[in-house]
Amino acid sequence: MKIYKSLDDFPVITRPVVTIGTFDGVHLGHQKILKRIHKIAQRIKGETVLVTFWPHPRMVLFPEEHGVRLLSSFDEKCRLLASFGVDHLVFIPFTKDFSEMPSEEFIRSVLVEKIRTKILVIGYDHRFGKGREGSFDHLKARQKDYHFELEEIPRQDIDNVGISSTKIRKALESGDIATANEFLGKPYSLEGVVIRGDQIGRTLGFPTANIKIEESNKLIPMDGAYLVRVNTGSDSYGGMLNIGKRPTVSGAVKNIEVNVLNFEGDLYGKNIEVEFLEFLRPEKKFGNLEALKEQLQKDRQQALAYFGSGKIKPHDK
Ligand SMILES: Cc1cc2nc3c(=O)[nH]c(=O)nc-3n(C[C@H](O)[C@H](O)[C@H](O)COP(=O)(O)O)c2cc1C
Ligand SMILES: Nc1ncnc2c1ncn2[C@@H]1O[C@H](COP(=O)(O)OP(=O)(O)O)[C@@H](O)[C@H]1O
Repeated sequence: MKIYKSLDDFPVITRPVVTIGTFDGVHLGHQKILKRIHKIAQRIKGETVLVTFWPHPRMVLFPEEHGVRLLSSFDEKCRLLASFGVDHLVFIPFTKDFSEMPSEEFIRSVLVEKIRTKILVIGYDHRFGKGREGSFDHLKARQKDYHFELEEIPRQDIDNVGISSTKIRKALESGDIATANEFLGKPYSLEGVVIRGDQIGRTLGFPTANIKIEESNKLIPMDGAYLVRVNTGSDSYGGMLNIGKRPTVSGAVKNIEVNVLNFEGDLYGKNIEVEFLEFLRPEKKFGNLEALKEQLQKDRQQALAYFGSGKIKPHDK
């Protein structure tokens, strides 16, 4: 997959089959569209193009709304889209100025002149351009002038799935990993570098790798303990992860930390990915470290029962 951070770099390609959207999370609904463009491209021996925006339009249009929580960081989105067969991924830098572009101009300058769209595939409810004025009907009316074919993803194909990035965000914020993963079609994940913590973990017999997330807008699931798959790049392990302020040790800031099962070694400075598999329990304040340790032992028993012992197989991506 080729990635373009500006439209200026977009080359002339063979029979572009194009779709547009933010595609945050690349969930099952998005995957349907990606499969559709892939199939059309195979049929007409063309190449697939996804036109997306960065930063997320809501972050630019409503900067006072601090609540935009992303399901996928820039890098995660690139990796996911590549795995679904996108050949060309175009990031249009989303600015206030760009958001003022009338939909007619967007179609002409971006879809027709730059990308030379052969077939455009969009959802029945997709809106684009200034004030969200552009729509499928609008494109249909002007189709002859633009010389591209249009394919609509019908209402039933989108609504029947009942999936939206908003529903996935709500599920994750309430610890409902099962629903989030079902809608995503894969486990929700976080990635980041392992940083130093207070070094209490090792004294409890439960060293924990503290993960620093690079993308500050990435959605962090509800506080609590989870079963996760830990991917170090070369290997995958089962793990138990905690999100929260660690009230037992009077932690001040929210931490994300994972105890990797059947692992010994140094993870400081390494980049790791954690995939959320199950919610274990809410975070609690224990009377003392001994009580916390007892709980962690119980958590470990549950984790071992879930994963079995030893290395586990990485998730099929
Ligand atoms: C699976 C798991 C569950 C945890 N649950 C709690 C909890 O319920 N309450 C709490 O105060 N800390 C909890 N912790 C956090 C511990 O307090 C933490 O691992 C310890 O403070 C070590 O911190 P350090 O990595 O900075 O040394 C949990 C940690 C893990 C790995
Ligand atoms: N099984 C393990 N799970 C997590 N980290 C481990 C494990 N074994 C060793 N480590 C190492 O120990 C560190 C965590 O130890 P800990 O005492 O909790 O210190 P810190 O407070 O700095 O996280 C990890 O960052 C990692 O480098």
